[in-house]
This record gives sequence, structure tokens and C-alpha cells, in this order.
Amino acid sequence: MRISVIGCGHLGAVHAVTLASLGHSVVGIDVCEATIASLSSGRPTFLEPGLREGLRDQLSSGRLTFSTDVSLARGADAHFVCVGTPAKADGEADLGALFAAVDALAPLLTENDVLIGKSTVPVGTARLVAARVRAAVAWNPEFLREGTAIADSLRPDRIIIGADTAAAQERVAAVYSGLSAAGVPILRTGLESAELAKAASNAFLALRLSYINSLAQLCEATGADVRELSAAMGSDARIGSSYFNAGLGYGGGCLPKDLSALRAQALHAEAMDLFHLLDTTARTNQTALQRAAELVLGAILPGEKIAILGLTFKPNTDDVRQSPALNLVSQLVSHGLSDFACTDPALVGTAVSLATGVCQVSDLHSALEGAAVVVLATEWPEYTAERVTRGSPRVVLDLRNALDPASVRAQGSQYIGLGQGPSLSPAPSPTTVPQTT
Ligand SMILES: NC(=O)C1=CN([C@@H]2O[C@H](COP(=O)(O)OP(=O)(O)OC[C@H]3O[C@@H](n4cnc5c(N)ncnc54)[C@H](O)[C@@H]3O)[C@@H](O)[C@H]2O)C=CC1
Ligand SMILES: O=C(O)[C@H]1O[C@H](OP(=O)(O)OP(=O)(O)OC[C@H]2O[C@@H](n3ccc(=O)[nH]c3=O)[C@H](O)[C@@H]2O)[C@H](O)[C@@H](O)[C@@H]1O
Repeated sequence: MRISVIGCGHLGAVHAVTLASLGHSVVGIDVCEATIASLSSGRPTFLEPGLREGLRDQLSSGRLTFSTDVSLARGADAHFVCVGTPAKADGEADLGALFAAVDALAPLLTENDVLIGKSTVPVGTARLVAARVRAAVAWNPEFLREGTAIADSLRPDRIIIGADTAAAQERVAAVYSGLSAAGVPILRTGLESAELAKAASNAFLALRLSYINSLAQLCEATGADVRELSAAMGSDARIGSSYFNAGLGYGGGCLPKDLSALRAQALHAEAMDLFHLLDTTARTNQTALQRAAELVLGAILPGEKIAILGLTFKPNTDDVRQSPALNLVSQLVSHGLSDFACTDPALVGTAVSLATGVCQVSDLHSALEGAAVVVLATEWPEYTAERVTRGSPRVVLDLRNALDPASVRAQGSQYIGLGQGPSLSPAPSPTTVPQTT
């Protein structure tokens, strides 16, 4: 099939490569000239394992091209819209880029075309899109995760196709025939259910994380260990153990914004129980970060340098959108912390923006040098107990519960995890950093 993919960011670039690898002829279109130039020359604009290789393979197969010229989408059998839907200041989704992309595509479309929304949108958006074009409209939300995006795209748990007509659903299903033949289930739904399934899934994942993070707080107060708790709960098949690790809160380009957008829509629709549930989830996420900051501030002794390991919102990406680790650094700086170094495997040598200024990213060795307190903020696999204790820190704070406590202690450092029994001492409210003089 001939396919156009409009918007070639974290979602669109991966989707274009995936569709080309399924044998389709794909043109990726983006308004950003730098993005198109980079992708056309085989260089992804962001770090995603396997993307560079996939991009190069598909470019050299001749099945994949990129352009800023939307007219190249004309005549494609399917048009996927993958542009960003960021949060506005009030938390609602900003649909400006989506409607701009749809309006640019509209003059090229006929009644025989199918426009397929892949961006995450508030329920009801697909019908607003349908009112702007002559083509049939379908919604086919995407569930890939950054860091495992290629594998997730090629082996999704399910493919959801929302549309009004069987003909539109079949056109979208045909795009994925290679995956359905390999056993990936296809769920056919109405437009609204497809849109809502995506937003509600991300909000549910956020809720699950806020639940385990709030339980971590109770663990600290009572002596329970949240790692044992999540394993014990997760061994119930109805609960499941994946996606149940306590930490310093969830972040990234999607969970926080999608939760805000659904919360705003719930309020608008006067679905108040949902609104309160989502509002509590978001507030719990703030609390998780606040508690992590308190733990760090409570652990520093006067005159000590701290090293913060990991700045991206999760490992195996260079994405720092709504990164809990960066928000932690901002919080610490706003409470007076000045003697610190940050490192991240994906960002060494760059300067990242904080709410409080800019932070230079060192390599691991420099960051650890002279640091008495090591804070693991993003659990990159290279941050093993042996590596993080190389500078013989007095204490290691594991805000992702990713290290083996015994191995850290074996290196002579004190280990503090999240939600693992009583913490160091009653943590002070983070109003000031301990005096260094
Ligand atoms: N990042 C992810 O892993 C996933 C994202 N999503 C959803 O996919 C959508 C896109 O997210 P990301 O790819 O992360 O955003 P992004 O910001 O990485 O990429 C968006 C791209 O759209 C382009 N764009 C903006 N206006 C355009 C227009 N009028 N015509 C053509 N291109 C245009 C931008 O230049 C940019 O390259 C969002 O709705 C997001 O919620 C869904 C699943 C996974
Ligand atoms: O809509 C999207 O963009 C995507 O959002 C998330 O994917 P992603 O943001 O890439 O990353 P996740 O693996 O979901 O992690 C989100 C945050 O939760 C945190 N997390 C995750 C899992 C866990 O057990 N504990 C935990 O704190 C991560 O550290 C990270 O900050 C969803 O998992 C995807 O299904 C969805 O397609």
C-alpha cells in the first residue's frame, strides 16, 4: 500500500519506519525542515534503540522517503496523522497542530481516501476532524513506549481501529495485515471508544503508578518494603507485576499531558468522580517527587557534594520532557542546593534546561568524583551498584529501587531506597539545604 505519515516526531518517525518494514511504500511529512533533512539522511532526531538501523534499512530499500511537501501525500491509500497534541496551560489538549495538519491534507483528499488519526486526542476530536475533510476518518491510537518503540510497534498487544464504517476499518486493517497474520489481535470499535481507549489507558497507567507510589509512603512509615509489596500484589494475575515499580513519579511527553487532558475533559463533562480520581493521581505524582526531594535533602550533610545519575524521564531515551529526574534537580536547586553534578548516558556534554536555570551534564566519572551522596534518579542499566559506588560515596539514594542494596553496602556505602521500611531519619521539610559552613 502507499501510505503517508504526517508528523515525524517520536511517534511518526517510528511509525513510518515500521510501516515501511511491513512492506508499504511510505512518505513521512513534517513541517520541520531540520527533522526532514535529518531523517532523509538516516539520522533520527532523537535516541530510540533500533531506530537508526531501521531508518537506514528502509531508506535504502527505497520504500521510505521524507519531505516537507504535503502534496506528496496525494493518492496514498492511507494517511496517518501523528502530530503533537501538547497540553495547554489549563491542562486541555492543544489541537492546533492537529487541525493545521488536517487542513493542509484536506485539499488533497477525496471520498475514497481514509485519514487515520494516531495522535492522542480528547474523545470527540475525530468527529471534528471528519467535519474538515471529505475523506473517511478512522482513529488508530498508538501504545508504543519510548525506549522500546520499535519492538512495541512490531509486536503490539493489540491494534485498535475506530471508525464509523466497515470499509474504513478494513482499509486500516489492511495496513496491519502483516501484524494480524502474525497473531496481533485487532479490535474494531467506534470512533469515540478508540479515542478514549488511548487517553484512558495512559491515565490508568498513571493511576497505577500513583497507587504504588502512595503505598511506598505507607511502607516507609510502617516498615514494609514496597518492592516486596509490589511483587506480592503483582503475583495475583488480576493485578500483574509489570509497571508497578515505585519511584519519584511518572513523567515523559505523554502520561502527564494525557492525564491532564482527560481530567479537563472529565470536569467539562461533569464526570466528577473521574475528575477527582485523576486529580488525586496527578497530586500524588507531585507528592512522590516532593518526598524524593525531602529524602535527598535529609540525607546530605554539611559540605557534601551530591551526584545525580540519570536525567531523562526513563532509560534508553534522550527525552527529558516532564522528566521526574530533572524536576527533582530543579526542586533541589530551588531549596538551595549548589554543590552537585548531574550525569546521564544520553546527554553527556550537553546543557539541559531546568525550571531554575541550566544544568551542565558531566560524564559519570566526573559526576561521581568527590560526591558523598549519589542519587539514582533514572535507572539506566549501566548504573550498577559497582559503578555508582566507584567514588566511595557515604550514601547511595536509590529513587528507582533499581540497585541491589546488598551490593551497594558491600562497597561500603549506606543504601537508602524508596518505600523500604523506615527512612534515614524523619526527613525535614525541604525549605533549606543544610548549611555547608
Ligand atoms: N512519544 C510517544 O512515544 C507517543 C506519542 N503518542 C502521541 O503521538 C502524538 C505525537 O507525539 P510525539 O511524536 O511524541 O510528538 P513530537 O513532538 O515528538 O512530534 C510531533 C511532530 O509533528 C510535527 N508537526 C507539527 N505540526 C505539523 C503539521 N502541521 N504538519 C506536519 N507535521 C507537524 C512536528 O514538527 C514534530 O516533528 C501525540 O498526540 C502523543 O500523545 C502516542 C503514543 C506514543
Ligand atoms: O502515549 C504515549 O506516549 C505512551 O506513554 C507511555 O509510554 P512512555 O511515556 O514512553 O513511557 P512509560 O514506560 O510508560 O513510562 C512513563 C513514566 O512512568 C515511570 N514508570 C514506569 C513504570 C514503572 O513501573 N514505574 C515508573 O515510575 C517511568 O519512569 C516514566 O517516567 C505508555 O506506557 C505508552 O503505552 C504510551 O503509548
